[in-house]
Amino acid sequence: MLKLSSIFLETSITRLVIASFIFVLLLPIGFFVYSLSQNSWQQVEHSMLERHRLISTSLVEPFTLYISSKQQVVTAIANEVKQERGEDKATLTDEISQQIRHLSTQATLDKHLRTLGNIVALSYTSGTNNKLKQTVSTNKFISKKNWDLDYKEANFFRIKNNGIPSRTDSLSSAFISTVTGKPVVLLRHLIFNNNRQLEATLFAEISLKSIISMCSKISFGKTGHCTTVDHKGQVIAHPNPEWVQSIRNITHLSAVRKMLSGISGIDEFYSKSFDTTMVAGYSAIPNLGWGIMIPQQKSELTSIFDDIRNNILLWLLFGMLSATLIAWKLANEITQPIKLLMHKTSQLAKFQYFVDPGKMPENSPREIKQLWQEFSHLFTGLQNSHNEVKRLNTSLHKDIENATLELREKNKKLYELSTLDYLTELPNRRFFTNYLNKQLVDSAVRQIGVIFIDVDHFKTTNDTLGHEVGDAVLIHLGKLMKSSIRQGDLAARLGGDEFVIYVDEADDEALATIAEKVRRAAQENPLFIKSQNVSLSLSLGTVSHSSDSDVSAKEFFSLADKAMYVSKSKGRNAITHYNTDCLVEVESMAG
Ligand SMILES: Nc1nc2c(ncn2[C@@H]2O[C@H](COP(=O)(O)OP(=O)(O)OP(=O)(O)O)[C@@H](O)[C@H]2O)c(=O)[nH]1
Repeated sequence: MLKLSSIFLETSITRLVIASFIFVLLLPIGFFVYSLSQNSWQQVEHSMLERHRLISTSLVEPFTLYISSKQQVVTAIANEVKQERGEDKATLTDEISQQIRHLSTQATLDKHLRTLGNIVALSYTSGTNNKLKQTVSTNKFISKKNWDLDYKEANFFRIKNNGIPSRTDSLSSAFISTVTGKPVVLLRHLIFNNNRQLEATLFAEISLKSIISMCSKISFGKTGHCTTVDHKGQVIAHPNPEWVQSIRNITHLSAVRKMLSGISGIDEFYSKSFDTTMVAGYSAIPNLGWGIMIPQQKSELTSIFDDIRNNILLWLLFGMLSATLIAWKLANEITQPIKLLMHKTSQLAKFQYFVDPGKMPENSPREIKQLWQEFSHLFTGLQNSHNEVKRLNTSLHKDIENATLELREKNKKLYELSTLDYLTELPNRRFFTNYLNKQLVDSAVRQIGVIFIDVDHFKTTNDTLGHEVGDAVLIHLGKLMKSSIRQGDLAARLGGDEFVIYVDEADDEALATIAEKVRRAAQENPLFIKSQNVSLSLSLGTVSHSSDSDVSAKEFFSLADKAMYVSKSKGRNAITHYNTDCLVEVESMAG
């Protein structure tokens, strides 16, 4: 049970709904079919047989009436004959009068016979069976043998009226009439004299044609029919004319025996003639000793039940198919929007925020509509959040970009501040030292040089013209230096009034030329400031360096510095070259 429920729960909603539908449908129908198979067959069979019995019962009265009407007729004829003959008073010795009586009786009987359709012969006999006096009959074919067998010896049944046996009337078993050659029963009416002694008997051969006709009207299904038997269990009415004609005795059937005992009911028996089991409803006609049976082949009833059962199974199948179809449709109504939501959710999971939940599916269950609504809100919320995040991201990106730019600018500024001289905007000492060190390493196959420059008597300029003019002089000098050097060379301010120039790819001659160019530029370009010319004079020291000597920037500097001091000591406005080959060789270019 647990396993079953887990299978149900793990399966899809569609299967679950279909299974529920079939389960709900099958349970009551299963019960219905089960109880039908258990009880209904007996009930159906019983009610059907009850119907058979009722049909047989409905024939009891007409049959009884038929015979009682004949009784009345025969009684009336008997009374008429009795009156005509007046035998109480007459003497039988008078032959002529006997002859007259005979003729008169014959005429009366003939007269009545002509008017009575269902009485085929009338016979009158005076005296008792043991002591017959005179016999008159309309039956011209009757022989002594027939008379003895059918009239005298016949097995008579005393007709009853409300259960009380009649004193006068009896009914014989069926036999073949010599008049019609058809089955008849004999109604025997005893005629008593005033002393209540049997005086004569009136016999009437009653045709069974009407009984057969009434019985033949009962026909239903394929095998349902009516059978009527006399008090000896002989067939007097049956759909098979042979049975009637041969007056077949069927007392071997239990139902017939029960009827002859005055019992009515329903029964089942095996019929040799049909070679099948028959079921029958039967009714006794106690007043006549007869029985009416309505039999039918059991297989026919069973087939009715089988038809009902097949119909039920067919409807069950149809119901199951319909239920499956309806359940499938219903399940789709439920699952379709869920599947759609799942699809959209998976799109969301893949960060496809542009997904639109779309229009709510119509005819969906209320809960699904609510779910859809909540999902729509969720979608909208997520989309808004996503848009907000996107907007924030963009603005953050811009902020970061701006901050980075600002930082870069500041870094550049810082770098410049750390590497440039604030006044002349020439590279400062630190930058120049690093640069020179780098060039010294890279100059393995080149000759490079440095020019050390110091302004002459700058203190005096400061002191006499002011610090501001001194600054302007320094700026002016920086510009002159920049314009004097070649591309690839680098001028820098070391601090105070000291400057330096790195000369790339320089032999001693080129170095001297550049140094001279700078010295001359300063000399020939005084600074005009505050309505006066401020003349400039420089002391320079140069040094060159070839690849074979290993020297640091600091040492290289100090050599140029030394050369510059030589220029100072020589009276300033001069250039001194420090030659490594001949240690110190001072040379003044100034004239
Ligand atoms: N205006 C100005 N003066 C500075 C600056 N830095 C240093 N000085 C001054 O520059 C002067 C340098 O003088 P010195 O080089 O020692 O002497 P000098 O007068 O040039 O004499 P000699 O070099 O021997 O020719 C000092 O008086 C410093 O105060 C600066 O940035 N601006």
